[in-house]
Amino acid sequence: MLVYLSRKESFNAAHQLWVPSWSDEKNFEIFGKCANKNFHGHNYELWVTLKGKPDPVTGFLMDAKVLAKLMREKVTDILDHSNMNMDPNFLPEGVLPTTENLVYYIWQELAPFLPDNCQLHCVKLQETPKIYCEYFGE
Ligand SMILES: Nc1nc2c(c(=O)[nH]1)N=C([C@H](O)[C@H](O)COP(=O)(O)OP(=O)(O)OP(=O)(O)O)CN2
Repeated sequence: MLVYLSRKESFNAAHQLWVPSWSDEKNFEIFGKCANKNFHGHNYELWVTLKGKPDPVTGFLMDAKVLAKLMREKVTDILDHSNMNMDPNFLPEGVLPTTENLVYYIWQELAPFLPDNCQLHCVKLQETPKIYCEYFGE
């Protein structure tokens, strides 16, 4: 029996989408108001979905409270109330804090710490009520 377990955590953070080697004009042309030099913030919702076989005794794929603790320790406690361009986090130097880049690097943070009976299926990050990105590990 293969099941999918999802858990949501939240954080809010500031960022700016800006390529330093481009002119101001090009940055504003490509990123619009997301290039605002004084940054801007979002209330992010992070969904993590695991796939696997539940333990026959507990019926758990993974204790959802343990998954929440992992998501907080590895991701949301680090990003919450931060400036994702300037504060230390798991994004490599020079990688812009777009929704696409965040889901990829959040996956890298979580994957090594999951129990043997399950694997990461999807990391989904909702940036605004209208924008979300999903990563399935490919
Ligand atoms: N492919 C991506 N496109 C955009 C991203 C992203 O991460 N990946 N991010 C942004 C900005 O962060 C921007 O701040 C998004 O907010 P907003 O402009 O409010 O966008 P919405 O579409 O949700 O709202 P509208 O008011 O309808 O524009 C932009 N693009």
